[in-house]
Amino acid sequence: MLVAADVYRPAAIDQLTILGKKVGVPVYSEGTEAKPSEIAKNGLKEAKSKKTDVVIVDTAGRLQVDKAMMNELKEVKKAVKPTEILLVVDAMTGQEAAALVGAFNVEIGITGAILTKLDGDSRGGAALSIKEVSGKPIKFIGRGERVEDLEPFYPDRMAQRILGMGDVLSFVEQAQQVMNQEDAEELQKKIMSAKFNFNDFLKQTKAIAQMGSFSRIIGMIPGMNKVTPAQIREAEKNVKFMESMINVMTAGMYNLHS
Ligand SMILES: Nc1nc2c(ncn2[C@@H]2O[C@H](COP(=O)(O)OP(=O)(O)OP(=O)(O)O)[C@@H](O)[C@H]2O)c(=O)[nH]1
Repeated sequence: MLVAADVYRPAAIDQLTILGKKVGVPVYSEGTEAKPSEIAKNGLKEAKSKKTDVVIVDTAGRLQVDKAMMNELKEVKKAVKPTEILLVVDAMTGQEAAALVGAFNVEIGITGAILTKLDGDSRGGAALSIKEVSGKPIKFIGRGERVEDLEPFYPDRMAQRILGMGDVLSFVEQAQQVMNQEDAEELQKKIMSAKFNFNDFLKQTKAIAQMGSFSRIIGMIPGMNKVTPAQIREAEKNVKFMESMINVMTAGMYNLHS
């Protein structure tokens, strides 16, 4: 169950409700008038009555650390006694992220961090500092806006990324998820015998799109970290254009070569 305890950002509750619907998880909310610690406590009670295993309480985020927020978080912690307290930090803020994790760890006592926006320009050097500053592990990383883009954190893969060596293991794993071995062999045969048509091309681009955003895929390929975000955006636009062109063709047109 998800519990909406961010009462400050007006859209936060709606955002969580939409997310809950999308992933098929109930969302507990009490609007914006109640106290976050009360909402968290009532949410937990509701979850227990429904025999729910996992409860995630979404609390408010701020760019700056302030005393009132820390006190509020302490109250939430006291009210629900969570097994995990995870701080979400944006990798784009660089070393700021590490300082934030340090401050939260001293004040609240977190159990780990979630490092998001690793699909952006940052290589993720903050990952090193987070562990150094707080001694707390990174448990998940975010590589895009979709639910599937939130992944468990693997230190060795992150080290390769920081060194600019890509992340071939994640790349292979994700490619396997969107395409099975038989399809891949079939495709290889078609390419070898020059029978690869627009239909196959479309299938390929759709499979790649399922692996995540272009920037995320490119970031995993060794040596590709020099491609700029502008170049990626341009490539994405071109692929969409090609897809539309193929979609308006008739079957006879794209089968000309097969
Ligand atoms: N590209 C990218 N966008 C992300 C990632 N994680 C979150 N976002 C986007 O960043 C925006 C803010 O994310 P939220 O989940 O609303 O952030 P939040 O931490 O709940 O915000 P507060 O709690 O109000 O601080 C949304 O548009 C997300 O889709 C990520 O890993 N990569």
